[in-house]
Order: sequence, then structure tokens, then C-alpha cells
Amino acid sequence: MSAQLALDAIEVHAEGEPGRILTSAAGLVQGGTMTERLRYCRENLDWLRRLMLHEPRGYPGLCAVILTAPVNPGSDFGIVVLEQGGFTPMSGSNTICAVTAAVETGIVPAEGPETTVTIDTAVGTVQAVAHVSEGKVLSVTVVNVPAFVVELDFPLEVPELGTVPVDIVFGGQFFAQARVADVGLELDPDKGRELARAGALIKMAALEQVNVVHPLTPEVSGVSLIMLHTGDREAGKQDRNTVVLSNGKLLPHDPSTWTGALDRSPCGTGTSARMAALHARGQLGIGEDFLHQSIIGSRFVGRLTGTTTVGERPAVLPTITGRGWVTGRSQWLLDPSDPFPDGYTLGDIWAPQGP
Ligand SMILES: O=C(O)[C@H]1NCC[C@@H]1O
Repeated sequence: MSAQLALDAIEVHAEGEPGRILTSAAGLVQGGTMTERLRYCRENLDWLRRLMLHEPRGYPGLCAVILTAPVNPGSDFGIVVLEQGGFTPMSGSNTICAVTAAVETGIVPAEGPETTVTIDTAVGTVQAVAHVSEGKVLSVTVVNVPAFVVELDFPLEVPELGTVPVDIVFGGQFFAQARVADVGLELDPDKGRELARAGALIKMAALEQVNVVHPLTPEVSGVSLIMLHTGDREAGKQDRNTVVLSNGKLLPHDPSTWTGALDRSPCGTGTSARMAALHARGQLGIGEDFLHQSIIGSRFVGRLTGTTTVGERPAVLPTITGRGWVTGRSQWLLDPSDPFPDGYTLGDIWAPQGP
């Protein structure tokens, strides 16, 4: 067995959403700040993203995280998130996976029933509290970066779907969020393919019609994920949602490329962004729990703990609580004679990847 590359990983899922935590890939990433590291990954390490997420080592629903050294004194580590649509600065489910892996394997020593983990990301430093019992992480509360509304009910012209009102919101990534009824669908797991297609159609339209740039981190721009949710929240009720992650290049003039995969979790960044929209509409107060259910019935509990500003924009301070489970430990090898040094995709289960 010869290998030109060997990467250690801890396989985890957070409320159903898989996250492969790469614990020995930090040496591949250059940059003195997390923003520089995110940019370096986008410009130089897309082969690594494809190697890990595509076949034969990955699958369409998989995300991964590179654990890096911290950049701020006092932080435990940094993260760069690998998704099927590209590298992203922040992810709720992947942060829960990273914290669960780090505490359960001793990368960050458990310091009692509430162990605080401080994590550097390209959109700011976040804290997470691991709720620990006898070495097991029972749940993780992520104190996410501030979330804010860019525009509510933006009338997006979507091919095949017509005009769809979407909220353009930020919760660690930029989202377009729409009511699932407005695209003629229900949150039925058996309709996963149609939901993924609707989300990809909305993303294609958002990429063309919506220009968004993070006020403090210009490297973070453009709508990256689409949420379809059940609708306006009524007090005492849970909302349900699904988030569509594009898993190919969305080519403007090739509708066959417009598809994706559904987040199996309720999506932490999406829940944060949705809470910002609900707060802006007067439907979610500070300190009130927001139970968010995924397409497979798993749950995050969100909560707003206060308000702030991001640049000129009013923003809210979201927390997300969810559970992660370690499913395996792995070492991923690349043999120098492997004919697929950055993996491959096939049109039976993957979107076309484009040129
Ligand atoms: O929880 C989240 O924020 C996400 N889950 C996969 C895609 C998003 O990053």
C-alpha cells in the first residue's frame, strides 16, 4: 500500500447531516487569517474538496471540515467547511460535528459538563458549548455569528416556477429562503428530488438576480444555499424546512445541471438566518425558543440572545443546539497510481459538473 496522501478523519453526523472532520489536513492550508485560509482553499484546494466529497470516498450528501490551528489567542481551532457547492466559512451542522469529534476524541479536553470550545471562522470567532456526560457529548450549543436580513420577500423570477418571494438572509452563509407552498411542493421526504430541483432553480435565479456581499468580509458573497420552509411561524408551533445544497456547477443555459442534495439536518446557518427574518417580521422574540425540524424529522433548537449590528445592518445573535454522533474513524489514502486523483462523479446520482 503506497500513498502520496493520507488524511485522518473522524466521521460524524449532526441530526442526520454527515460531516467528515479532517484532523490532519491543516498543513495543506496556508494563510495567517481564516479569511486568507478560506481564499487559499478556494483557489488551491478544490482538488481536496472533490477528493473527499466525490466518489469513491464521498457521496452527494456529504460535507467535510478542515480543522486548522487557531488564529486568535484563546481559540481552540479554526474551521474551513467543504460543501458540495464549494468551500464555505461557517456551518451549523459541521460545527456541531467538529465539536463533538474534538471533545469525544480529546482534541479539546472535556472540562466538565459544559465545555466551551472557541472556533475561528472566516466570518468571525464563534463559541460552542459541548454538554458532556461521562466523555460523551450529549448536545452542542453553537453561539453563531450575527445573522441579518438583506431583503424580505424579494420577488425572484425563477425558471419553471414563476415569481417566488424569497427572504435574502445571512446566518453564516447567504440564503434565499422561500415558503415551500410557493414552489408548489410539500416537505415530503419522498419528494426529495423535486425539492432539490426547486432549490437549484431558485439558486440559479438568485445567482443571476441577487448581489449580496458580507459588509465586513467581502470574500463572503452570493447566495450559497436555498431553504424551503413550511411558512410563517405561529407561536407554540414548530417550523419545518429543507435546505438545498447544489452538488454540481449550475450552468445558466443548461437546466440539466440544476439539481442538488437536501440537508439532512435542520441546517444551523439556515436556522440562524430564518430566525433573523422571523425577528424582523416581529414573529420571534429575543430569548424565545425556535424548534426547527428537518426533512427527516431531526431537530435543532434555535434561540436569539440579543441584537447587534453588522456594518450598518441590524443583526441578531443566534444560538443553535443540536446533537452529533461519531460514526467512525477513517484514514483516507490517495495512491499515486489512482487514476482518479480528485475523485469523480457520475450522472446517475450526481448533477453534471460542467466544464
Ligand atoms: O447546518 C448548516 O449550517 C449546514 N448543514 C449543511 C449545509 C450547511 O452548512
